[in-house]
Amino acid sequence: MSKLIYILNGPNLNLLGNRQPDLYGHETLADIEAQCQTVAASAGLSQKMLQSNHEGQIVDWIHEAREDAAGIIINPGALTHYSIAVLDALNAFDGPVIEVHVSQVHKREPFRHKSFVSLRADAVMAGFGTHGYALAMQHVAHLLGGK
Ligand SMILES: O=C1C[C@@](O)(C(=O)O)C[C@@H](O)[C@@H]1O
Repeated sequence: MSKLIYILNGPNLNLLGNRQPDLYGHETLADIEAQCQTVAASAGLSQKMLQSNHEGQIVDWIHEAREDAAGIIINPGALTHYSIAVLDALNAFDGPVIEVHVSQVHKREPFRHKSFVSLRADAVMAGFGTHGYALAMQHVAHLLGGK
């Protein structure tokens, strides 16, 4: 059976494609899911794309990932900058974790420069636009020793 990768998205990322397109572009989560699917399939991986506006739901999905996922790609949205609960959940997950931000957070407000999730992430993508997710999938495949 192919290894499963969770692609988790936090608050407001359901609005990708409509929300502040100057910062976040015009592509939707469905577009991103399709791009990641192409990369995952060519690496022999499968994926599960999820989005929630609720911190507890993200924590629950990370717990689920402990049971059935080999890796996690996560854009925690604003939770990045304050959620110790998300960090703690990721610390309880054993596989590779890649943190993704569509925008270049380090060029933005100072409160976006701090990431709790980065304390756990094996790699961080920021400023690659929505393409960052597919690049993250490529890197997960590499870390898992795929094609
Ligand atoms: O919601 C988001 C999106 C974001 O994670 C990004 O993808 O660039 C950056 C965060 O600071 C912000 O709160």
